[in-house]
Amino acid sequence: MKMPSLEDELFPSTPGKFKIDRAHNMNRQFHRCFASTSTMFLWALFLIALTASYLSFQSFVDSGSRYFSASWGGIQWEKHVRNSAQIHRSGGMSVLVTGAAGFVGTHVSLALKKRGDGVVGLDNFNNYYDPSLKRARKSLLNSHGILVVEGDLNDAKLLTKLFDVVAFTHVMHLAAQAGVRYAMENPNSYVHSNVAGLVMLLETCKSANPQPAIVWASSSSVYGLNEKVPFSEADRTDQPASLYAATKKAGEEITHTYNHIYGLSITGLRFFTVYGPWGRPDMAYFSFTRNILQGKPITMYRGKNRSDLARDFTYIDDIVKGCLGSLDTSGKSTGSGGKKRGPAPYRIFNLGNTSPVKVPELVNILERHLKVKAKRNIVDMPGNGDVPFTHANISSAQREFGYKPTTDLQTGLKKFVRWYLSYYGYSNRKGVR
Ligand SMILES: O=C(O)[C@H]1O[C@H](OP(=O)(O)OP(=O)(O)OC[C@H]2O[C@@H](n3ccc(=O)[nH]c3=O)[C@H](O)[C@@H]2O)[C@H](O)[C@@H](O)[C@@H]1O
Repeated sequence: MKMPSLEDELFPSTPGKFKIDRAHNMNRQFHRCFASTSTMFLWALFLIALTASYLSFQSFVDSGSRYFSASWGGIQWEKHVRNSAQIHRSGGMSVLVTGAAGFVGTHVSLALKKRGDGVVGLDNFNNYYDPSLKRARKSLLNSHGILVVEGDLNDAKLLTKLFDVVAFTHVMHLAAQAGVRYAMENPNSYVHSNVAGLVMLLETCKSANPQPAIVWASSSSVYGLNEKVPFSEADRTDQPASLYAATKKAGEEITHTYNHIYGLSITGLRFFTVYGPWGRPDMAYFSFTRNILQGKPITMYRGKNRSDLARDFTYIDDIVKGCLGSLDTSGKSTGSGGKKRGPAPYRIFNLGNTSPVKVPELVNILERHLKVKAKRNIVDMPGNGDVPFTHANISSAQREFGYKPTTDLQTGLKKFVRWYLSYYGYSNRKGVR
């Protein structure tokens, strides 16, 4: 038997086919070779095309997933924003509420929605205090048809987008880094939210067409070391005692500039130690309640010469009435597209209770409502930004929109304690009301 030659190996004969000569074989080899090269080339092209399409598909999927996983953006999201901003009463307003998952923001958003105004919330859900409380407030708002967009004031694209989607008539600006004493720990957060964030919001509002009217939260802390009692809007506010107060005072000056240059209608509200259900865990009435219930001591500060500190504690429902009154009387911004067309209102109001209560009395009331004795630890007020007392003169707000607080500390704390016990699951505990 003939051993297969290399040539035979290369060009195996096909049974039944005639034998080909060497030249023909070479020719065939060439054609085969060429054919296989072009096939390879085609395959290579095919693979390249496949790889390219795979890569572009991947990047589509990537950008798509980024797009869909972002907390804002997209057709469905815009629809939600529009729905939330929908006005359900004649002459109503559509309001962007910043800091909507905050204490005051939640209450104001609900009150606006209940009377038929459109509300879209914005909140960055930072962890200055327990974010789960903010999430719970957000759920409450959602259950009333209010969308809370998760995002930061410093996100220019988000702010612009919101104004592209909705022609907000008003902005209720409550987002801020709050807390007087925390400013020594984290000064940058105050600059980030209360200065840079505010400017970003004003930049967006001044360019919006139509421009919204802006009502925003200043603070009683701007009175700082002012000793003239009660505090009136015309009193000195150039002696802040904390960086927090300084950023709020800066906010008053910054908003004035935007009113002056761009015709934005501005109302600044100086809130006086607001308290109530769904409140802020960093505030004294809240942390005292927590400690008293847990049997832990509370630290009570006292001022010079062992004097008691006092605050014009103001109940949240009264503050909400003040916010709505301010929105209703804000007047219009006059500019459009960044151009001023005429003078616009610039207002500042105290929103307080007009009857300061000493901190030891606050603790007495809590003890009575909780039916638990507090373990008092009394220390001299550290030099950390605190002021000895606050006391609001509210005649301007009274004159302008009939502001009249009606809840005293005893009544307001009772409502707060009832909420606290229910929210934190103490309701069934014996001895605690
Ligand atoms: O009205 C305002 O402008 C400010 O009110 C509060 O600031 P503050 O009045 O200092 O409220 P708390 O922190 O609740 O303090 C209330 C009182 O309790 C005292 N306190 C606070 C904390 C503590 O551990 N012990 C204590 O005795 C404070 O010295 C103060 O006299 C808010 O925290 C600020 O965000 C707000 O801007």
